[in-house]
Amino acid sequence: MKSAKLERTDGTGCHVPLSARLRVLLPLPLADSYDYKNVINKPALPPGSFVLVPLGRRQVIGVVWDDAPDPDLPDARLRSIESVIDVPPMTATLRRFVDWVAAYTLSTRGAVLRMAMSTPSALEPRAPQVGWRRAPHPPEGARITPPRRRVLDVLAEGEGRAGGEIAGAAAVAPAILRGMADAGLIEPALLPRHPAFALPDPARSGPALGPEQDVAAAALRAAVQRREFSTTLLTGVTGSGKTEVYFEAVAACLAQGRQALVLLPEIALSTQWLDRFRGRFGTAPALWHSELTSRTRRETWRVVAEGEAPVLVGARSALFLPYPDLGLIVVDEEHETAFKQEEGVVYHARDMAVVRARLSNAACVLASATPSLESTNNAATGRYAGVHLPARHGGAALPDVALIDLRRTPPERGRFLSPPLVAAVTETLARGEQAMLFLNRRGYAPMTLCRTCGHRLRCPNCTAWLVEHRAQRRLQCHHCGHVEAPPEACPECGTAHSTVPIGPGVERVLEEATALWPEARRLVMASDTIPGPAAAGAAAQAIQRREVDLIIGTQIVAKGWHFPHLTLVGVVDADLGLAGGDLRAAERTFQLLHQVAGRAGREEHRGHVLLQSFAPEHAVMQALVSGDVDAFMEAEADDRRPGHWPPFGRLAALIVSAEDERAAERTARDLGLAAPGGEGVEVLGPAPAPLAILRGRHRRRLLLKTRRDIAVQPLLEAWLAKVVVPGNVRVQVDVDPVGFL
Ligand SMILES: Nc1ncnc2c1ncn2[C@@H]1O[C@H](COP(=O)(O)OP(=O)(O)OP(=O)(O)O)[C@@H](O)[C@H]1O
Ligand SMILES: [Zn+2]
Repeated sequence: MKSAKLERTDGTGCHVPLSARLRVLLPLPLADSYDYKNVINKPALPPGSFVLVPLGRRQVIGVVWDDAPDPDLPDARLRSIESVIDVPPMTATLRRFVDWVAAYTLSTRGAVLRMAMSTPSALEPRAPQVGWRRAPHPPEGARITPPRRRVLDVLAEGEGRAGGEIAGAAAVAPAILRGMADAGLIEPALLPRHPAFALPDPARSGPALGPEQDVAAAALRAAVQRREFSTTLLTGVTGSGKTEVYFEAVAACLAQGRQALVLLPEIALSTQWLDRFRGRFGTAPALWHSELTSRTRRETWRVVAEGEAPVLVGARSALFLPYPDLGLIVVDEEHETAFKQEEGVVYHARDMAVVRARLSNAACVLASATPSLESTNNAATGRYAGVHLPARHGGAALPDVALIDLRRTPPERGRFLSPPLVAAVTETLARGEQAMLFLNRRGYAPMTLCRTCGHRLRCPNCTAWLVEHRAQRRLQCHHCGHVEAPPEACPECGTAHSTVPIGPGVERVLEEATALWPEARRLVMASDTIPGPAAAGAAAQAIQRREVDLIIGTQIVAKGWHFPHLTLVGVVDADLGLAGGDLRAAERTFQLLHQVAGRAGREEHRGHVLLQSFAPEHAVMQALVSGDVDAFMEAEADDRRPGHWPPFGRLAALIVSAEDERAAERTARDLGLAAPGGEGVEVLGPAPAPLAILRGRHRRRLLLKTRRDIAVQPLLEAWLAKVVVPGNVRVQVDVDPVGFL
């Protein structure tokens, strides 16, 4: 900047008029946009245009941003735009969204822009498709053989068609087409690009809604039809038909010609959801998640940008796609922590969905049987509208939930299923119904111990035990992915064959189940056994067709599934989520177990749920038995209100990490010394993170806690500006943290 000013007083001045200068934001971790000279297009390119610009010795695609050009920058420093990319410009709504997310999460705008340009190849020119059509003025006297006749008949419509397609339809060899072109009977034609996604039909009739569903659907439809921003919390007991109800909002949005976005926490496993969508709208929606092939990503991005994806279903990153006119955003299972992105730009997709809806004048619907306390509170205070479905669809009863006190009826030594649970599974299987055993832990055993010296096998890179995966004969760290073979001898004391597994994972429950019910057909559902859509679809089908008797699963079985013949759910360790000091431990445990309980008895037979617990008197266990979501959430609110914990106050975490422990320690201490204070502002820490070492980096945490009426961003900015962070230390900002590891 200084040199720019100097040059100017030297008389170098600005010759490129401001009107020919543009600010371009680049998808790189930079907060600012850069000035470029527009020598290509006059008048000026509109903001949002994608442009190729030089940066150092590279070329980068960026987006013309709305920032004002710098009048003091001398011409000599100004470089020219190389070219303009032929895609629809980024809408003002998406540009404001990028700005907003960056400001809220304290990320650079460039890093957020990168999420909105996550598919660079979508910006490359598409090869045009060429086919054939009838020549408008065929030469007189050209020879028309029978094959040629068939080709001309196929092309009678006048529209061009692809060569392969014509040859197939007319049953001719491709050489015939070339001959006909030489004879002037047909000519090359640019083919219209087929829209990748057919228009779902909003007028197709869905299932007849029950009276309560009808009222709820009418409220959501009206919200969409207003064409203005609103947020509605759609709650309802498990199996009440929330999906069918919000499909009506999707239909209303389609009828308006706007796009609808549905965010699902586990899109790759949501095969049943997709079947229902197809049933309702007659066609599949566009999908967006990390497992798409790069070709599909590229096509989908383009098709969305061109406004030809009427409904998109995706994971959180789908919020950053270039919809021209979004009319509805649904966040299903809004309480799920999977909506929080913890790496890079740290953001909560549920909260940002509300922001994107506001910027788009769109309706936002948050759906859950167990809504987060944040959303519950927003509905209670009138910031969100509330719609509730009180009963299961088709008159199905809610399951009855009972506790098994493990202190009174413990499992046999070395076993994990107590006698009452074993008896209940046996009876269920004898009736020909399906049962599910739920344990939110992958692998065989969460810890391995040496019987001789007491040594426990740890990850070399993390503060974490190694988890045994016996089926694959290996030990694995669930934090960094480190894998090693199970040792023959204890690495500490050298005693051979001395290590023993401690505690159960789903594989160990499977082992026990195999011994107890050898004739039952068993299926394990965990992220490593059900890795993607194909496996999930196959599993769901096998269960629906009653080819499975006993399902053993981790949290992936808790979400959204509808298994008509499942009548018993047994929770192997209901206390699992309550350990640790997370402020939301009770809320999360309640949500997860209520959801998994809700898989039982969704059709004609009543469902039963048994929870094995060492603390049956705990408020969470009692709430699960009573099934009273509202009372539980009120008690949670009463716990958090006095201390100004979220949602009655604000939190932001700083996570300091470095390979060198002393460097992390020093920066954490400096941050602690520079911590903001004053009325309604408090800083906790620095303290070693519970995951004190992760991927070889030492970690310290600080937590800023403020009253709700105090914004954390200005405090964080001023705070971070006071501390010099060395290059080998990283400070990650997490506004509204949901994890505290
Ligand atoms: N009006 C209706 N007509 C026919 N079937 C319906 C109707 N409403 C819901 N269903 C069916 O009832 C089952 C439960 O509905 P849905 O999965 O939408 O409930 P949900 O409230 O989302 O449940 P959960 O919160 O447990 O996931 C589904 O199989 C759905 O197709
Ligand atoms: Zn590790």
